[in-house]
Amino acid sequence: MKKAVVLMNLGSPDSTDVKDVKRYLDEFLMDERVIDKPWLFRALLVKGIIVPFRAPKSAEAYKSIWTEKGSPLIVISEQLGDALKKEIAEPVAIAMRYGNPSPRAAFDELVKNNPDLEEVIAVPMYPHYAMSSYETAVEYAKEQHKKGGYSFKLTTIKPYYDNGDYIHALCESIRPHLESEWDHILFSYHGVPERHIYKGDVTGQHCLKVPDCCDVPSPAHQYCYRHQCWTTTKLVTQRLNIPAEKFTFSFQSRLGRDPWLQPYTAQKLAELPKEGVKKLLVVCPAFVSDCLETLEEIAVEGKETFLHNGGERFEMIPCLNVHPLWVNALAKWVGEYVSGKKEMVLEM
Ligand SMILES: C=CC1=C(C)c2cc3[nH]c(cc4nc(cc5[nH]c(cc1n2)c(C)c5CCC(=O)O)C(CCC(=O)O)=C4C)c(C)c3C=C
Ligand SMILES: [Fe+2]
Ligand SMILES: [Fe+2]
Repeated sequence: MKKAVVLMNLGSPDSTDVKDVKRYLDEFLMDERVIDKPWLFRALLVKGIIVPFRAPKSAEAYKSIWTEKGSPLIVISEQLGDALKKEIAEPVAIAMRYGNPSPRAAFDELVKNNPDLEEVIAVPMYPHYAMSSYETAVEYAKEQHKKGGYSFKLTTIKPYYDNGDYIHALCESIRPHLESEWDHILFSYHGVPERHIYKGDVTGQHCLKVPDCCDVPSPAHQYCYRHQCWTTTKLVTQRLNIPAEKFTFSFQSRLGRDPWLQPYTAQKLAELPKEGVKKLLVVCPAFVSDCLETLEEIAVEGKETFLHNGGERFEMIPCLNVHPLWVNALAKWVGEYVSGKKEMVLEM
């Protein structure tokens, strides 16, 4: 049976022109899984306030990280696709939730080159489940698959925040940085509004309600972004023998005034030097590809905050990007599925 792989990432604007950034932010923030407010309220907020005010600033930020080949997130996704093609027999394409290339473009390209295609395995470039990342990417791919009337079946890889191969790749990408001088390591994850965590709690009474909710077993964990981020942090720090007093777990990129998951990264970056942390390592495991949020928000703005508040050394650990162990993990999951193992896939 002929199978293919689509790596699904978030997407970037087509260029750093304000009009392209506006179009991208509009598509992104009008997604009801990102800003989960009634359509009219969302439209007034996004089109009337957020996009006009944010786009010029975002365009400047994108300019500061843009490469000759385009947005780092897209370029790295393409490089990862190319690296994976060398390891597996199945064709590979990339697709973005917002902007280009769209899932339809990826599906059309695969069908054109493989008319006998019977199944596409979608691999979300998100280790953790969140309504605003993993869920929207998967649901959009399903919607586009249905709309396109394709004859192939669509299958999805599950969130892999605790998968041994993913954790191994992440640990080995961090390990060389532990050889430099450091006092503390910050695990900074993209944040989400607390409201999204309550919404995803299938028990209605666990997440952010029970003390130490992320460590207390619950069926809520299947859809709990905080639990999944915390589990990645625990597994990595245990495996790398990093004691509790040497690491911090935090959330970045808050948008708007609603409470988001805490502690906030920016606050921690300002506080840590005052607690005696002078040499800091930072890793962002919610992102598998470097992007605006790692290269600008953390590596530039975050570094400035840390140094301005008394920090002396700030070292950013790159995302997995095209790390050979990450490519191996993806190749292994695809290979296992192709040979009949269903562990890594969601049944749809
Ligand atoms: C890791 C997964 C992500 C989650 C969860 C997520 C939630 C989320 N994001 C916003 C708003 C913005 N995010 C922006 C950029 C951005 N977000 C992610 C990933 C997650 N977002 C990535 C990989 C990127 C970088 C894209 C790139 O091109 O490099 C932006 C745009 C940039 C900016 O203006 O700052 C916005 C806006 C919300 C509101 C949200 C949850 C509700
Ligand atoms: Fe985001
Ligand atoms: Fe939870």
